[in-house]
Amino acid sequence: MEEASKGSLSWDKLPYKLETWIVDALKSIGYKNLTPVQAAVIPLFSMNKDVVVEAVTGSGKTLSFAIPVLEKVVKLQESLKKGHMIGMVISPTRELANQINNVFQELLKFYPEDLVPIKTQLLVGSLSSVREDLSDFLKNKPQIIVGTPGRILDFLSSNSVKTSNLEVLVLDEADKLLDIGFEKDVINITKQLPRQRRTGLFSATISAAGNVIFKTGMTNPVKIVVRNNQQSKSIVPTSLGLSHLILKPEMKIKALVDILSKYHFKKAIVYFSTCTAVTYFYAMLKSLLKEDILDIMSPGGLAFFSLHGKLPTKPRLKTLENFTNSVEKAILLTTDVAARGLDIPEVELVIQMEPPTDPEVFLHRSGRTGRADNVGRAIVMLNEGREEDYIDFMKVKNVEIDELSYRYENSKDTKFDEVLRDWILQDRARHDLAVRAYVSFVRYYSKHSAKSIFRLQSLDYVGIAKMYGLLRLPRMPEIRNVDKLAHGGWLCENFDMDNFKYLDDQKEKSRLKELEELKSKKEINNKKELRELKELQKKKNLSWSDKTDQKENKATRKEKLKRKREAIKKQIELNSNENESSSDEEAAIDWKDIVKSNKRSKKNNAIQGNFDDL
Ligand SMILES: Nc1ncnc2c1ncn2[C@@H]1O[C@H](COP(=O)(O)OP(=O)(O)OP(=O)(O)O)[C@@H](O)[C@H]1O
Repeated sequence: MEEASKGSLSWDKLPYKLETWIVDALKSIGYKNLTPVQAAVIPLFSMNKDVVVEAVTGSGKTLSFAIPVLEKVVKLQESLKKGHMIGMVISPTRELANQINNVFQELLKFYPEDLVPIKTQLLVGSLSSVREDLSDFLKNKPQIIVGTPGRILDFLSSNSVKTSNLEVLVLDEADKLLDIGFEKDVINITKQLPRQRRTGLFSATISAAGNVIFKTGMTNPVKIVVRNNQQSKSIVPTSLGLSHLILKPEMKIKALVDILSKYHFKKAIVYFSTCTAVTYFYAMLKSLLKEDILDIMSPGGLAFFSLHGKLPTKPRLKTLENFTNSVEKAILLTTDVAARGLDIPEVELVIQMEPPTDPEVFLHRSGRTGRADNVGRAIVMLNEGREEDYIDFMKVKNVEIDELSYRYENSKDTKFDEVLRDWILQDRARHDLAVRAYVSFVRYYSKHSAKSIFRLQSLDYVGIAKMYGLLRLPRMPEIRNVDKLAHGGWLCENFDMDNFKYLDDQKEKSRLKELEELKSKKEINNKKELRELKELQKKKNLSWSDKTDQKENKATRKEKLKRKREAIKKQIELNSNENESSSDEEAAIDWKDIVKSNKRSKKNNAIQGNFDDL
């Protein structure tokens, strides 16, 4: 691999002449010069070089592959039969694929109408069926395909799709595409493409892909690394300020609301760990907006948006469009589905409620702001205790995260807790969701790759439960021991769960029914238990009385024996008196012998008696 030098120059100064309509498009969009990564990549990738490109977020990598792909199509399409694709761009998310497709469309608006039209097709899951995709493909005959790995692979399995003339393949966010989740699909796609093609891999963190990149079938690729400046090792754009905030978990939502109130921004993105957390906090923040607790109201209004991978594609794309076009101050709550590649103008603030499980993603999330030389701030919240080490951990990776100059001081602090508790108590479904979000967070936490920092054993389970507004810690293996500590897991006093209602009538009815069933089951069980207990007691009593009988027998026997002994004693005394020889030795005659002799005499008397009776 060779290193290419970077530079910045005007479109007309490239070592070869760009298509005039492309230059027109760029100038009309307002891009006077190439960005450094474009200056380094376009000449090489347009000519016959495979490239591996690592350049900071928001540095213009999309155009650095979109222009060469378009140029290839222009050059080849006259000589090709219709229905043969020439370029393919793969992206890890549907949103990003859609965005890349839009970049092509923007440029193609300037494509001369009198030439054979250049078309693109978006291939992402759940937007349309594979069959519909195929019929669109056969009807429109696009030369460029942009999509996500799974759908592209399904699409390629049809015999009607011809790839034999494919000239150029791009993997955007290549490290993600070559990561475990996608690697198999991506490699399978590359196997169906001609070997004699150009391949370009692009990402802000390409080094993370390691040696897997060679599986993509590149030949002697050029590695292009674009840093902020030649001296700096930093892989963070200079226009992007990174800050951290160390706090107790229960303070996180309060701090979030406070920061959103105090900071000036047009658009902000807030990252949560899981889809459930996004759903839950979106509902919470939206309702807090109605209370006098969020001071973030801007004159033009305020809008919250939620986006995560469990939503269907159409609403996902719509949400993103609405957020992008929002004229109100807008806040997008999301997961890592929106971490990479998304280019939304006016995002001036990014907040990560916790660091991502993969350190590379930290840069991608942060990089949704501070793009293309626009100033932006990205804040990451860290839990007090062990997570402070994350700052040094990232420093080793050439990512400096400063301390945020911010102190939580909010006169509405107590009101916040009350409002939050009231909001949860209004509907049991909210608490259910909070519990699910909490559980999924704990699972998420266990997946951190930096295990020495993010240890489940050191997690403040109670603090996090408070952050989620839980009334009681859920029963889960991870928190077995904490459960014992926190008064049976309760985080509030004297709460009657049986009277905690669902707002939804139907749900509440079925809850009450279940509760009744449970109660009567319990009653039956209690009765059964009582019966069993009585029976057991009876058995115990029985054996107890048996024992008493035995005891009694023993006592009577003892008593009888005692009486016998006394009788014998008397007899001995009597005998000695009769014989007029009284000595201790005689008195000490073994009573057993006396008993025996007595018995014998009694026997003899009886025999006698019997004889007398005859
Ligand atoms: N030559 C240029 N002049 C000015 N702005 C440009 C130029 N090229 C691209 N941009 C703008 O830069 C922004 C970022 O571009 P792009 O999305 O391609 O970045 P990226 O490097 O792919 O970032 P990421 O790593 O986050 O995916 C976009 O808003 C784009 O419009």
